[in-house]
Amino acid sequence: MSEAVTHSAPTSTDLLASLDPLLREWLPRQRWFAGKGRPITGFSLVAATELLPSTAQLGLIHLLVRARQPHALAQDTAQPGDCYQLLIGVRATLPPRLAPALIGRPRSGPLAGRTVYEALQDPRPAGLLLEALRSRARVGELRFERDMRQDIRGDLVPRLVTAEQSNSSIVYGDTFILKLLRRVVPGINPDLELPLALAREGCPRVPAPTAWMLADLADDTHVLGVLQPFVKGAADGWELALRGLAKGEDFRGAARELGRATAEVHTALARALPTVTLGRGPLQSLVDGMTQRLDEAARAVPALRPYAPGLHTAFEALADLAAEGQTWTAQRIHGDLHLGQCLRAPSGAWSLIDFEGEPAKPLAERRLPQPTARDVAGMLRSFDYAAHAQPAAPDGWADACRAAYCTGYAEVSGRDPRTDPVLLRAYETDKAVYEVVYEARHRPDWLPVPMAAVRRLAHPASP
Ligand SMILES: Nc1ncnc2c1ncn2[C@@H]1O[C@H](COP(=O)(O)OP(=O)(O)O)[C@@H](O)[C@H]1O
Ligand SMILES: O=P(O)(O)O[C@H]1O[C@H](CO)[C@@H](O[C@H]2O[C@H](CO)[C@@H](O)[C@H](O)[C@H]2O)[C@H](O)[C@H]1O
Repeated sequence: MSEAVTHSAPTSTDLLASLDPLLREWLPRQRWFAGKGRPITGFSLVAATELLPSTAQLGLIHLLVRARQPHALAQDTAQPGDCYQLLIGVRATLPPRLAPALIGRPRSGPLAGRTVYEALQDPRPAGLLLEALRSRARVGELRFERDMRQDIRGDLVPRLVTAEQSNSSIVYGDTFILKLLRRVVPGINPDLELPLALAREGCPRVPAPTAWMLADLADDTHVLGVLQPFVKGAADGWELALRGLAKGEDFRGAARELGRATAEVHTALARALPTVTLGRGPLQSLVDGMTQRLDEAARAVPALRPYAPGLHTAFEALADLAAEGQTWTAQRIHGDLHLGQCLRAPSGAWSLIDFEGEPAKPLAERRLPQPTARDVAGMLRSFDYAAHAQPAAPDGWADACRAAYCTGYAEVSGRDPRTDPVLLRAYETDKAVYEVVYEARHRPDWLPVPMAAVRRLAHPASP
């Protein structure tokens, strides 16, 4: 594979000009494209690296391109639009097996007359990425790094994961999984930072990064991908909960183990990275954020409006405690925890994955220490979702799982999340409000699920 890492990159605006009309059409159709519903008005090249010369029988170009869009998510107006990572294969013609990967045939520029396609679907370019990681290659601005204590075999067969994802993942011979981040941002991505910190702490609940891929650009280093051991035969917590419900199985044991696993991760993160005490000021900012999200959600989703006053009381109660002088500890957390982010190996051991946080939020915000109750609340919401998604769920199933999860959490951390009901209710409310907006936009049929929680949270039972 040495061919992969010997060609440096002619950064070429001609290259982008030749791809521009094809990408305008192809990019919005990708599941991971974050700017759906807004037209792409143009592209700018952030970096281009030729991993295999585009004139060869098989060419491979690594691209970081910024898609300009009106009202893009990026906060920095000096850099409007999101930056995407693309791996572009170049061939004379595509073999039939690669037909679904087609991007198109550029009419002009350096790629005129050739066929370009999504290279991750092609085993050879996918294999080449593994080899670059194995050999700690440097190509142009791309830097491939690895943990030398973990062995990476060179003969593993790649396959692209076809599940609906926010990013793209390749599994290598059921031994490793490489997650390539699609929307990339400058700075340290928690999806690499936190698993590395947990590995240093010896925490076995998160697969330890084996290798990672970076781009050293003028403004900062960008994390492009992370290779980690593949948990063989694993199923995620969402699948397992639904399967268990369909078969009438008791999920409390699994929920309790999951609570223990969450607490192990939190305890290790608190050891590995700084913790802070949140007093009145920071707590008020947190409450202000929750309040603002609720107000925006109520404007966007009319069904929420009658419950808004009741939901506000959840946030006001938290602000009142802070005003009375209560403080909370904040630390690095998962940031987007739900049953789908938990993998259970055939041995029964749980692993947590996907530490990226909520991708739509700015990186700096995602890396802030927060109360662990936020992750706990995310999981509690998920048990509620599972019970609503399965019509055969017996009464009390979600409550029993929620209780078992908190019990497991307390066994390991020494702190039962239920002993801080005001904080937990505020975070559950914040999450349910987020879910109302998410479901109204993406899955209107699911809106009744978070709405049931909204009704409960707006009128909590008296203690
Ligand atoms: N270490 C792993 N072992 C086995 N499967 C994994 C592993 N990491 C991720 N997966 C699978 O890949 C899917 C996507 O991973 P995730 O990190 O959640 O990506 P995304 O951010 O794109 O959603 C997961 O739902 C899971 O099924
Ligand atoms: O896939 P992401 O991690 O980006 O999360 C988004 O989609 C989730 C649904 O796929 C959504 O999660 C909600 O539905 C889940 C069941 O499908 C449930 O387990 C979660 O508890 C619930 O929040 C998530 O909110 C959204 O950000």
